[in-house]
Amino acid sequence: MMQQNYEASQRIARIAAHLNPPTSQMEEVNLLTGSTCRSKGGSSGFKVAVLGAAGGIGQPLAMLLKMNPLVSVLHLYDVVNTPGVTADISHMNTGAVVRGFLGQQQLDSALTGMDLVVIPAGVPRKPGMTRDDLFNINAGIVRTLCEGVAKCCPHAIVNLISNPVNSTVPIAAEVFKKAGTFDPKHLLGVTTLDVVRANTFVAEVLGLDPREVNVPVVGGHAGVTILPLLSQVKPPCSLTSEEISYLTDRIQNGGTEVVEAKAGAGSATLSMAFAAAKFADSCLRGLRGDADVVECSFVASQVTELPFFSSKVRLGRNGIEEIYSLGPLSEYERAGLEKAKKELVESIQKGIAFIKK
Ligand SMILES: NC(=O)C1=CN([C@@H]2O[C@H](COP(=O)(O)OP(=O)(O)OC[C@H]3O[C@@H](n4cnc5c(N)ncnc54)[C@H](O)[C@@H]3O)[C@@H](O)[C@H]2O)C=CC1
Ligand SMILES: O=C([O-])CC(=O)C(=O)O
Repeated sequence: MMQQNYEASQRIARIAAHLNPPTSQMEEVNLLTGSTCRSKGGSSGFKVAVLGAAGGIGQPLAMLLKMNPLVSVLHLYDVVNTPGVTADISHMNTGAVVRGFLGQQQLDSALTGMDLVVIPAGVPRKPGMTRDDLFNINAGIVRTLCEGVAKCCPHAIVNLISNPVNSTVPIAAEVFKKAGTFDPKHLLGVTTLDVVRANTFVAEVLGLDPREVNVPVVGGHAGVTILPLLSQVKPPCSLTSEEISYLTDRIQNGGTEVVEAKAGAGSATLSMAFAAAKFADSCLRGLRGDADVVECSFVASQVTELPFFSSKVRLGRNGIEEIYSLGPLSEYERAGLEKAKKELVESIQKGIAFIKK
């Protein structure tokens, strides 16, 4: 009886320590609770970190990842507000153990042992801005976070969301090269939202269920670099030239549509969290060994003469297992490809130069 009481009081003390962690001890307390009195997800499944987890994308993304049965451990890192987000999400009775990490001094702990690192850290656009206008702030943030990845989980798969993706992916690659850890199969720029939008808008025009439509979107993730291949829509369909021009324009400007509707309160967060959760799930299913997991992503590539390009990739146990060529393009798409490459080459160079300078 005395022994039972003692064990019960120890359990309660551990829970109380978890609920009121002094900020400076957050990491230790969370590690303690994670290993002793939290849900039992830790033994199988993957360890995933979200960097920028308290943000507009980070919070709903963290929630969706907590709901993913493939995730056994979920680390939430940000420079603000992770104690609240972590406490909130940790009450969901799903399998993943959730731990919060606050501030740069806890970055290493957030990253150590991770299989997948998803990065939505950085500032979003306001009306009138291009994604490239975010470069000056977000380039430095991505560099610091990727230095952490190179040091603490050099074999992790990285899903990079922070804009401008056309430059931040080359920045990440250069950081990893400098650290001697670059594996092109492990670095993926997240362009899934372009595919999600394309599927939705094409389904609207064709009167189909958006879940049944699949539109490859290639190139990059900004304006004319977003190139939907409407000649390759599945299920096969025929679109008029007016429909193609309307859809291409709407898909390329989907982000701006949301930025303007939010009128200064940021850019897409909820649809982006949905897209990022879908993409992360595909990466994890690939790591698990599932067959035929294919997504579009902005990756180091030889599909064109550019060093990075977005196209369909097959995901597997090693990350990117195969990069598919673009397939037959319509004349309209070939012209779009030339425009996309012209802008992409500069954005890629800008990212590389930021680290090499
Ligand atoms: N790839 C894509 O398709 C999309 C990309 N984005 C981009 O995602 C980024 C984030 O967007 P939101 O979540 O809406 O912004 P937000 O401002 O709501 O959240 C960003 C979070 O990053 C955190 N942060 C800032 N510096 C950090 C650092 N050094 N380490 C860790 N965390 C840090 C902030 O504290 C904040 O919680 C933006 O750059 C945005 O342009 C947005 C939508 C789609
Ligand atoms: O438009 C933005 O700034 C955010 C983004 O990348 C998107 O929604 O596609």
